[in-house]
Amino acid sequence: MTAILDVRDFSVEFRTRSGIVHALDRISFQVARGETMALVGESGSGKSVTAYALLGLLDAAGRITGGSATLEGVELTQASPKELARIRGARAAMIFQNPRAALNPIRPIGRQIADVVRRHAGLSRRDADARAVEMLREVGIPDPARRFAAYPFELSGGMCQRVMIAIAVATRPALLIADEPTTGLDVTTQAVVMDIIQSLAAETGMATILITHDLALAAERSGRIAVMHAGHIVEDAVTAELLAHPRHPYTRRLLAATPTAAGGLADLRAIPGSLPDLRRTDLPPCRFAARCEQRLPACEAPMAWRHLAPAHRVACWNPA
Ligand SMILES: Nc1ncnc2c1ncn2[C@@H]1O[C@H](COP(=O)(O)OP(=O)(O)OP(=O)(O)O)[C@@H](O)[C@H]1O
Repeated sequence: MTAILDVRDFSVEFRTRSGIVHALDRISFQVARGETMALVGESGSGKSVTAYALLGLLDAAGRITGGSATLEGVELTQASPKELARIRGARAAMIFQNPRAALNPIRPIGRQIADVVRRHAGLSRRDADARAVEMLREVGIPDPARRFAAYPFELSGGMCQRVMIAIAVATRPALLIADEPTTGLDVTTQAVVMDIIQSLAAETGMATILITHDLALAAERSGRIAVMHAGHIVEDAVTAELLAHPRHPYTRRLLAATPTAAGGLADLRAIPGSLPDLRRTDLPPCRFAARCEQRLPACEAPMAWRHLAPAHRVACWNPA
C-alpha cells in the first residue's frame, strides 16, 4: 500500500488562558490512494483538529508540537504558509458541515468553482467557466449551464454541499477531508452526497478521510475506521473487522451506542463518563482509563500498540 497521507506521532496543543489543551497526542495513521478512512469518535475527541492541523488551518492558539505528516511525500509540518496554501488548493481539499456558510453568498456558484480552477490550473476565463459547468454536471446538479449563475441562497442545503464538493475536487486533489459532510441533510440527500464523494474517489483515486461521529455512516461508507478518544487513536482496523471484532472498550461502547436497522432505540447505551479535561498536566497514558470497566493496574504504563491482525491494531493493555 502506498500511503498518500502518512501521519506519525502527530501532536497538537492549544494555548488558552486556562492552560494548554493537549488536543492531539502522537496520533499515527496512513491513507492510501483511493481509500476512504473514517475518523470516528465523540464530540471533542480531536477529529476536526486533526483535519485543520494537517491542512495548516489551525487558529493562532494552536500549534503542531511534534511528529510528522507527509502528503505525497511533502512534509506538511515543515511547509511554509505559502506552500500550505498551494497544497490546500491543489493537492488537498476539505468540505464541511453547513456548506451554505462556506460558500460566498454574493457570488454565483459557477463563478466560485471557476475561480478555483483558474487560480490552480491557470485556465483562461472561458475554459474555467466551461470546466465549472462540467463540474456542476459531475456532482449531479441538474441543468448545470443555467445553474452556473445561481446564488447559494437559491439552492437547497444538499445542492450547496454538491457545489462545495465540486469546488473541493475541481483541481483533482490527492486527498479529500470530509468533515461531517452530511450532518444536517435529510437521509436521502445524505446518501446522494456520499455517493458523489465515493464515485469521484473511485474515478480519480483520491484518498478520503471521512470525519464523523456517526459510526453507522462510517460502517457503510469507509474501508477502514480509526477510532479517536480524547486526542488519541485507540483502535484502527479494516471496517468489517472493526465491526465484527471491536477490541478496545471504547470502540465497543461506541458500537453499543450506535443505532442499527435491526435494533430499536431502546438498545442504545450511552457512553458513561465524559472525556477527560485535556488541559490537565497529569493526563494518564490511557485517557479512557477513568471511564473503563476493564481497567487494570497495568493501564498506568505507557501505552503501546498491539497488532492483532495485519490491518487491526489497538492501544489497550486489556483488550476484549
Ligand atoms: N481553538 C481552540 N482552542 C482551544 N481548544 C481547542 C480549540 N479548538 C479545539 N480545541 C479542543 O481540542 C479538542 C478536540 O476538538 P475537535 O473539534 O477536534 O473535536 P471533534 O472530535 O472534531 O468534535 P466535534 O465532532 O464536536 O467537531 C477539544 O477538547 C477542543 O476543546
